[in-house]
Amino acid sequence: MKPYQQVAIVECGEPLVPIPLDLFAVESPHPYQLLGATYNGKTPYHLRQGVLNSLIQAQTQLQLKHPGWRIQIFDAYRPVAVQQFMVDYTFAQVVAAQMLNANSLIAPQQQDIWQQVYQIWALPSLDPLTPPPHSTGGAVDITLVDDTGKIVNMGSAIDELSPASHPDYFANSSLLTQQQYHNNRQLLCDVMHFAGFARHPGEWWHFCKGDQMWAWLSNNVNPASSVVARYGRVE
Ligand SMILES: C[C@@H](N)C(=O)N[C@H](C)C(=O)O
Ligand SMILES: [Zn+2]
Repeated sequence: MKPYQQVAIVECGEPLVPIPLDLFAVESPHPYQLLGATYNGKTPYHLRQGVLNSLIQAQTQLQLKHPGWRIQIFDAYRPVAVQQFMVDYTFAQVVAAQMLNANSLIAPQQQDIWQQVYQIWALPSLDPLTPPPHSTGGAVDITLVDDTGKIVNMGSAIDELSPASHPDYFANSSLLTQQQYHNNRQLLCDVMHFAGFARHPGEWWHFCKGDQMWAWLSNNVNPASSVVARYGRVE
């Protein structure tokens, strides 16, 4: 269990609403649907109402600094079945990258690979007390596009299983290009913080508001507080 999963959830009942896709840039086709994930009549382009309002606020803040720039949505609502699909898919990817055979892994190899997978993915838990962040409608994976529609270079791809996913990976680089990646990540983080989101400590692209991770991160910033999550899993 990850530490944030111990945070209590007091579900507020706010609806999951469609993201107005004309307001944002959108990764298309959706990356997990492209890999074969099935949504059974649901779509990933949903968020809790309050989270959507905050995402719009973040983009407005971005455009004050950079007119014409937009937030690009990579992923938002994710049913637990899709979380399971992506975890299994990533496990298979790591096995293939290491030229291993999934059917002949010994236990320590399996453990090592699962450990890598769960470094960036949440457990696909069906327990209502420990929902995967995206299954609550309170988490979103995003990047930025500039006023010409070009993706702003963050120095590594979303969902990359590598140290470069760490938000501060380029923070102390002496190379100008890498300093720019860091500045771009910081810009994204600043506008999201402005709108009340928290960033995943290990992923430059993952932001949350109202879920267990957000509450846990808020309490870390201010140890005197005991914020609880207001979003549990939504079906
Ligand atoms: C891996 C990335 N897409 C992601 O969303 N990670 C978080 C931790 C999750 O699985 O909820
Ligand atoms: Zn995410």
